[in-house]
Parts: sequence; structure tokens; C-alpha cells
Amino acid sequence: MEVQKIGIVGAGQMGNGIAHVCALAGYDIIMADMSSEALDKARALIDRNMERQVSREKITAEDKATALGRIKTTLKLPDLGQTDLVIEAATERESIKTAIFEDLIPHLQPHTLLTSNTSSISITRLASRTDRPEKFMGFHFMNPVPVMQLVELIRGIATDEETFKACHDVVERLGKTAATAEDFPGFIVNRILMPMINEAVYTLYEGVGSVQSIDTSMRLGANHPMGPLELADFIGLDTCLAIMNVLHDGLADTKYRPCPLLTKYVEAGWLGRKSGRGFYDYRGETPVPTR
Ligand SMILES: CC(=O)CC(=O)SCCNC(=O)CCNC(=O)[C@H](O)C(C)(C)COP(=O)(O)OP(=O)(O)OC[C@H]1O[C@@H](n2cnc3c(N)ncnc32)[C@H](O)[C@@H]1OP(=O)(O)O
Ligand SMILES: NC(=O)C1=CN([C@@H]2O[C@H](COP(=O)(O)OP(=O)(O)OC[C@H]3O[C@@H](n4cnc5c(N)ncnc54)[C@H](OP(=O)(O)O)[C@@H]3O)[C@@H](O)[C@H]2O)C=CC1
Repeated sequence: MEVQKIGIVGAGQMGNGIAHVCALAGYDIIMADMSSEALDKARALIDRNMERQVSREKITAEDKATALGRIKTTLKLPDLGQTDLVIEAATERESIKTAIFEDLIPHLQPHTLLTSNTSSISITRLASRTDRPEKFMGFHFMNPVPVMQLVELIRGIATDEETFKACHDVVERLGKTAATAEDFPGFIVNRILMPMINEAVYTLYEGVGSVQSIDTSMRLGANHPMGPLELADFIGLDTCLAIMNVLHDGLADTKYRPCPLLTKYVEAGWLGRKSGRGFYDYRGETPVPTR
């Protein structure tokens, strides 16, 4: 089966990046969100990120115009009915994702593949709530999507080979590299990355270092492109906490206990870059540590 039309649910930081790379690869895109503000913001961001690629001569102005012309947006999930592949990239909460699939399914064609960009939630469990567990799988992009080379592909217990192959073909057409992960909490990347970020928050919580010294240590001492707290702000602290909770609940091991300080930031609505404040305050000219 060859995918031509892709539906994306959720126009946040991941949804806009997925629309960006899929449109540049020649797919027709329809992206849905609940608010027109989110859709307008996503369009503006895609425009800006593609312009950056034009100015660095990665793509031409014509590539950009053609790709932007391939992206349609909608507030109505049924408008995704005629797509071949749906990539769900809404907020990391199982109830939200399940409700989206329930609303979407009556409108889908029988052949449409359903996937989730979830960072950690069980693919098998999400699939079991749909009418097509064999055509369901995890399609996990990394942030920022236009830059990061990896896509994790996760089969649920029922995923069939045709679905896996069709998704693998899409990853290849995007010019990205697929890594296959089994369906266990956090898959591969977040099973390893998120405990490190959580440990960085514990290091801050216990006063071992300041925000700045922790990030500087990991940037210059371990050659990470971003410090772990800067990266947590970039990912979104709500998403980091949701992933830690999935690891903690799903693996039932106290080593995955989310740091209370991470919980406190999320409770304050300090979610990182996307809300203007997290471990850093982004509201001024340059980011300022909040601790
Ligand atoms: C939570 C999950 O479920 C899974 C995850 O995603 S975990 C998060 C994974 N991501 C990471 O770990 C990111 C770590 N950070 C990095 O790799 C780098 O800091 C970064 C790539 C984000 C930025 O790199 P940088 O060197 O500081 O910035 P900058 O020089 O401006 O950009 C580097 C390149 O990325 C491009 N770029 C950066 N952000 C971009 C965006 N949003 N869209 C398009 N291009 C972008 C730039 O144009 C530049 O391209 P060229 O090298 O081709 O010229
Ligand atoms: N951030 C990251 O680094 C990564 C995240 N992911 C995963 O990608 C998914 C999205 O994350 P991210 O883009 O960061 O999150 P964001 O918070 O940036 O975006 C989520 C978007 O989904 C929208 N949304 C919520 N409910 C619905 C709904 N019922 N129908 C349509 N849209 C809805 C939100 O709208 P509103 O704002 O109005 O609530 C928002 O625009 C999550 O599953 C996350 O775990 C995967 C890889 C990396």
C-alpha cells in the first residue's frame, strides 16, 4: 500500500514539524487541532522554519511554496476521513488520544493506517481501543522534527507486516532513519533519555547544582548539544512528567519516580519554552534560569 495523503492530529510543536517534513517529501497533508489559534501558529512556524532552510540553501523558495501549498488545516476531525495514514500528535494523555481515535474512526476508509506519535503510552493498549489494531502502530518523531534524523517505529502486539512496511517506506521517503522498538513503556529513546532528565531535576532539587551549572556540566562535560534542563524545557515539562509517570506506572520500579520539583513546575503551569517559563524564563531577550 502506498501512502499519499497524511492526516495529522494536533498542531503543537510536534504536529507542525511532522506536517513540515511530510509536505516537503511530497505528501498531501491535512492537519487538525481544536483551536484555530494553534493552527495559525503552526502555519506561521512552518513558514519560518522552511524560510530558514531556504536561507541556508537546504531547499529552494519554490520547494517551500509547493510544500506550503500541500498543507491544509481544519478544526473538524472528520475532514481527515480521506487520508491513507493518520499520525496523531496531540497532548501526551491517554484519555485525549483515545477520544480522538473514537471520534475519527467512523469517518476513516477501511485501508487507513492509524499511528500515534506518543512518547511513551502503550501502542497495544491504544490500538485495542480502535477498530483496526492490525493497522495501528507507533510513529515516533524526535524534536525538532525537521532536524532530527530518527523515527522510532513501534509495533503493537497485533500490528501486521503490511502496516509496518508502509510506515517504514514513509520514513525512508522523508529521508530519515527508522529504529524499531518493542512496545514497552517509553520505547527506546525515552526509556534512556527521560530518567537522565529526571535525574538532572533531582540534582537541582537536592541542591547539588544550579540550573546553569547542571546544564553547563552536561554540555561541556558530556558534549550534549543542550543541557538536560534546557532540553526538558524544549520538550515541554508536562510531556516529561507524563513520560516519567508512564515509566513509573508501567515498569513499577521506584527508580522512575518523577522528581517532586518537576511536578511542581508543571502544577505552576511553567511548562518550558512553549509557555514562556520553565527551568528558564524565556520572556526577556535571553533565557534566565529560574533557580
Ligand atoms: C520527548 C520525545 O518523545 C523524544 C524527543 O524528541 S527527545 C528530544 C530529542 N532532541 C534533542 O535531543 C535535541 C537536542 N538539541 C540539538 O540537537 C540542537 O540543540 C538543535 C538541533 C535543536 C539546535 O542546534 P543548534 O546548533 O543550537 O542551533 P542552530 O545552529 O540554530 O541549528 C542547527 C541546525 O538545525 C536547524 N534547525 C534548528 N531548529 C530548527 C527547526 N525548528 N526547524 C528547522 N530547522 C531547525 C538549523 O537551521 C540548523 O541547520 P543547518 O545545520 O542545516 O544549518
Ligand atoms: N515535545 C517533544 O519533544 C515530543 C513530543 N512527542 C509527543 O508528541 C505529542 C504532542 O506533543 P507536543 O507537540 O510536544 O505537544 P504540544 O502541547 O505542543 O501540542 C499538542 C497539541 O495537541 C492539541 N490537542 C489537544 N487535544 C486535542 C484534540 N482532542 N484534538 C486535536 N488536537 C488536540 C493541543 O491543543 P491545545 O493547546 O488547545 O490543548 C496542542 O495544539 C505527545 O504525544 C508527545 O508525547 C513526541 C516526540 C517529542
